[in-house]
This record gives sequence, structure tokens and C-alpha cells, in this order.
Amino acid sequence: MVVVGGGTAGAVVASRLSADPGMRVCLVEGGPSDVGDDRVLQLRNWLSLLESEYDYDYPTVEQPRGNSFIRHSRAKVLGGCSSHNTMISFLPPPEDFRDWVDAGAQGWSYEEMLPLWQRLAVQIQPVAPKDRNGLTEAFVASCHTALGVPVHDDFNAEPFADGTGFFPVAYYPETGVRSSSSVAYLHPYLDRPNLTVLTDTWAYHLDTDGGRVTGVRVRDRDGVDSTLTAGHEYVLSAGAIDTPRLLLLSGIGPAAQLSSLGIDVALDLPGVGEHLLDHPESLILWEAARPVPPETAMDSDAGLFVRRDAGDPRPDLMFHLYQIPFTTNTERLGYDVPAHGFGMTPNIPRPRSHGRLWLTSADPQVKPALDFGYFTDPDGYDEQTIIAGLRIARQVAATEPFRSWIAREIAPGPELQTDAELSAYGRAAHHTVYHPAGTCRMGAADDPAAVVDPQLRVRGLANVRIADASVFPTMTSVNPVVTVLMIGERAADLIAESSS
Ligand SMILES: Cc1cc2nc3c(=O)[nH]c(=O)nc-3n(C[C@H](O)[C@H](O)[C@H](O)COP(=O)(O)OP(=O)(O)OC[C@H]3O[C@@H](n4cnc5c(N)ncnc54)[C@H](O)[C@@H]3O)c2cc1C
Repeated sequence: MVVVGGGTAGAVVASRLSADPGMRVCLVEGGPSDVGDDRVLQLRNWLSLLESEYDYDYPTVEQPRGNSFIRHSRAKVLGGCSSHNTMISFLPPPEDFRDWVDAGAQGWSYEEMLPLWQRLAVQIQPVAPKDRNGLTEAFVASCHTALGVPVHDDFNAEPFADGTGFFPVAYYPETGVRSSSSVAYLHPYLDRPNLTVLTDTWAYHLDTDGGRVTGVRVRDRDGVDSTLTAGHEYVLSAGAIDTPRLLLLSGIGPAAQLSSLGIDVALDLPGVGEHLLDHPESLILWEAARPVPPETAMDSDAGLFVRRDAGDPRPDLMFHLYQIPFTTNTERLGYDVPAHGFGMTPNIPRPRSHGRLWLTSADPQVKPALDFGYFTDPDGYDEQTIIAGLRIARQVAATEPFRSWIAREIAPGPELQTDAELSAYGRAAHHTVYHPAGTCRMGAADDPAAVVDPQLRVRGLANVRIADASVFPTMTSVNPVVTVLMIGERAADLIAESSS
């Protein structure tokens, strides 16, 4: 087995498969190991990793209705984004998986996914009491009072329509170490004789012949090229940007795009790079009336879910509380940067705008172009959701005890009140929750727009599967990392079944 990408899902696949001593697994990871690297392992450090040497750092193309300055962070380290994210860990609601089945992903219902959730090796629990501070507790109390939503002690205890509370997080509170896929799935097993982990090794081409992958061309940290071959199967787990990028560089994708770049077409697969999904979020920023207390798991410990559409049992508006002033976008717009501040970030659980990614060059070094199409849905649903979110955040801010923590609203600023004003600000200052997905969409075996079938097999190739966020048929209503881990678990099951 060759697994390309030792990230969130790839680490799970390699770990589960190498538990069988009869299976030889080679895991190829573009970044370094995280073993012993406290900068990566300490969950609270996550923000310092963005735009660092651990980040591939992808720009977007111009977003006429959104923010063109967003830089999409993607982790370059063993464990992938689970090694530099905040590890907020939600089991998605049942209807999210119903949407997947409706999109052709037979076998991916909530009931079929639950056993995978139950066996996850990462340690998930609500933010530990020692990591909770007065600001965050006041926020939860005010959400409850202002909006009448329930307080959840554990969001994962059962499906919910709305509510507030401390997030479930995958970490070890006693040490502050993240429970990433690398820590939970690889660290205990790195001495397995049948598991080879090649770090700092970049895969840049899949060789194909007669409907099969015959090898993966890689370059190691010294710039030495070699070709890895698998006796059984290849698994692509390079993530929602780099998996389609690798396919396209290998001539697997929309034929016209590939031909225009002079890339030989190995397989015309129109869906590769299409259907780029994300969770956009905006920000309401406040100056703090007093310094924010230091206790925290990772500076975004609590949140709020709101349901506006009574016809759907799922929330349709989500907020993270940011316990630090996250001013990247507001500063650019001329707003003050407070010494002490915090914010709420309304995001769209099921956005209706989609985008795509594509190559602009046959050179593997050139980053692909990413167009998220933010706020381009024709009915304006995404825009309206952000406007509603900014208004709801103000309601919470006007309610004690949270209100006493606030000195003033910095952005959008109290003078912006109309829908048009809030929309213009909300879109100019918007950010990403860093959840790209869907670019190698899973669908029915006879769906020509799908890239993988429900067994995660690439359409038209006999021995390669994809296991990462790129296969999402639709966006999950909640943060996606748990779903990505479950995809890794499912991929391992599917491969084990097919090899027995
Ligand atoms: C800053 C940030 C915060 C986030 N916070 C949360 C959160 O709190 N909760 C949540 O649910 N989700 C969160 N997410 C999203 C979540 O982390 C991702 O959706 C998920 O981890 C993606 O997993 P993946 O397996 O698809 O890809 P990744 O985890 O990105 O794995 C891809 C791996 O492949 C490697 N790779 C890529 N290309 C190649 C190549 N050509 N050759 C070799 N190796 C390669 C990469 O180095 C990487 O290790 C966050 C993301 C970010 C960036």
C-alpha cells in the first residue's frame, strides 16, 4: 500500500492498515514529523503555525463578492491540518449524512457512520474546567439568556438544533497536547516493521497504464526523485487542495484544461477540482473592558448554534467566540486593533456558494488557482446568513453578563445598521473557517460528475482511492475534522475488505 499524504485522514488509513502485519504500508508525507515538536503538539500554539514553514499557504483568486485577501492555510506536517488546527470536534447531525446518501454516497448514512465515530482513537471531550475563563462563561450565559437556546454540556451527546456551550475538543487537557491524527494514530505505532513513514517527501505525479496507477513519483528532502510502487492499492490523502492538484498534474481531470496546459490526458475526469466548498465566516470585533483571563484550551473555546429555518432540524448559523482580537481583515479595512479584544464569528453551516480549483501551469511547483465563489449564490442566502449573524451577535453583546466585558464595538461599528451596510462590511471582512472540501466529490458509481464512487475508488482507475476532505459530497453543518477522520476509518475498512 502507498498512502500519499500523512495528514488527518492519511494517518488513520496508514495506522489501521498497518495493524495487520501482513500488509506493508508506505506513508508519504510532504512535511516534517511532529514527534517531539512542541510548537506543533501544543494545541494553544495553532495560530503561530499559520503562514509559517508548516503551512502551504494558498492564496485565492479575486473574489468579486467576497474577500480576495484570504490566505488558505493547509498544514505541511505529519498529521496534516489536525496538527495545526483547533481540533474542535463535532459528530455531524444525521441529516448531513442523509444529504450524502441523497447525493449518491450509498452506505454513508448516519447509522452506518456511527460505529466509525465510536472507534475514533482521538480523545474528544468538552473544554476542561481548568481551561474555562470568565469571559467565555459569560458568553455562554448571555447566549442562553438573549436567545433562549439551551446550554449543552456536551454537543456530541445527541443531535441538536441550536444551543451554546463549550466546544468538544480533541486534546489532552493535562498536557495541552493536541489529539491529532498523528498523535493518536501514528505515534504509538511508528516502530511497526511493516509501516514506513517518509516525511519531507513530496508526491508530484501518478504514473498510469491501462486504467491502473503503476507508481507514484516523489521527491525527497534532498531533492532526489524516485518512484514508489504498491502491490495492492494507492490511497490519495493529500487534502482537498493537493489531492486534485496531484490528479491534475498526472493528467487525470477535465481533458480540455489539461490539454490547454500541455499535460497528456491520462483520464478525462471532469469533476476533479470542481465543487470547491468552504465555510465562510465574518466577524464582529469588540474592545475588551478588561484583559481576557488566560485560561483557555485554544482561544476559541465556546460557541453558539442558531436555527432560523424551522423546517430543518439542523442549525443554520454558527458562531465561534474568538477570545483574542483576530484583526487580519478588519485592520486592512482601517479598523482599530485593540490591545485586549475578542469577537464572534458568524458562519454559514451549509453555504450555497461553490467554487472550483484548477491548474494554471504544468509545473508541479506552481500552486493551483482557488476560486471559492464566496457569496455568489443567486438567492443571496449566504449573504443574508452573515447579516443575520451580525445582528444576533449584537443581541448577545447587549445582554449581561457578556455585556460588561465589552468596552465598545470596533467592527463593523455601531454606525453600520442597515442590511446593505452589514452585507458590505460582512463580506469585505469575511474570512474562512479553513474548511475546503468537495473537490473530488463522492457520488454514485454512474455519476459522471463524481470523482470517486461510494467505495472511494477513483472512477476509471482500478487501484486508487481517495480518503480526505476532497470526497465530501456536501459540506457538513459542523466543523469537518471528525468527518475526515471517519473517512480515513472507512477507507481502511474498504481496503481491508477488498484485500481479504
Ligand atoms: C487553521 C485551521 C483550523 C481548523 N480548525 C478546525 C477545527 O477546529 N475543527 C474542525 O473540525 N476542522 C478544523 N479545520 C479543518 C480540518 O482541520 C480539515 O478539514 C482536515 O484536517 C482536513 O484533513 P485532510 O485529511 O483532508 O487533509 P490534511 O489534514 O491537510 O492532510 C493532507 C496531508 O497531505 C500532505 N500532502 C499534501 N500534498 C502532498 C503531496 N503532494 N505529497 C505528499 N504529501 C502531501 C500534507 O502535508 C498533509 O499532511 C481547521 C483547518 C485549519 C487550516
